[in-house]
Amino acid sequence: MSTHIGAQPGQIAPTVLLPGDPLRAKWIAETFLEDATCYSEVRGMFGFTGTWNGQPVSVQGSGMGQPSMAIYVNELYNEYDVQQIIRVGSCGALTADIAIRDVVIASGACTDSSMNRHRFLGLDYAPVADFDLLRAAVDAARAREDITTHVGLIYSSDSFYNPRAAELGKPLVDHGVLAVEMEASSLYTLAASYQRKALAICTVSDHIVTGEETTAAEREQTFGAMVEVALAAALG
Ligand SMILES: O=P(O)(O)O[C@H]1O[C@H](CO)[C@@H](O)[C@H]1O
Ligand SMILES: O=c1cc[nH]c(=O)[nH]1
Repeated sequence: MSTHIGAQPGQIAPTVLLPGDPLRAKWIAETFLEDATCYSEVRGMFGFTGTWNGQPVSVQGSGMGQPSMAIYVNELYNEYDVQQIIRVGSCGALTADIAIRDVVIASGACTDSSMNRHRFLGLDYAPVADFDLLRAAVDAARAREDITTHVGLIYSSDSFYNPRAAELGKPLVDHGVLAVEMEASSLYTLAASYQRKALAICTVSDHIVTGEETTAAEREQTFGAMVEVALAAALG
């Protein structure tokens, strides 16, 4: 097993879905996978492997924020030879033309995190999604009539509660950023560093403009359309 994942080599599939919430990981495994078994309960950050349409797939909780997510993603790519990771997250909509429960597929990710600044010695790296996964996810999402899908930039913030949110959000929105979450930027950077694939798909759980929000139970157990889009993009 690796430091933070209690799986033996071979127990994790080449394709991993990565929600922040470990209980969303459990729900995804129980709802969408066949023959799912739990390979890790270390720190309560559940991981499961099963099959979807006969193909192996794992789902691993990542925790909240880029430092937590990066621990799991480093170990998945480096110690379990994972080839593609699709984050299936929640996000806050930053503009009025995006609605609660819409799906945002992140073609690239801005950030206020210092993680990339340290990695690139102060240069501004531009973290982007894997193009083939992005295209497949957009095709799968736009073929559905039950969701509205937006494709573009996302903002990976280190803060869920930020007293300067409005001040910081305005220039991002003015430059086309659609929504805020807390992990995509480092996920895309790590995928590039390991020469593997990554994509972030998020369902809008909060609306920064209107103040609408979903409950914890809804975030855990009702964002199934993005999971089906992720599975179709990775394995369809
Ligand atoms: O629902 P998840 O996937 O955890 O994603 C979002 O929700 C958490 C904050 O509530 C952060 O991790 C953010 O990125
Ligand atoms: O980071 C996040 C995630 C969901 N909703 C938000 O407002 N922010």
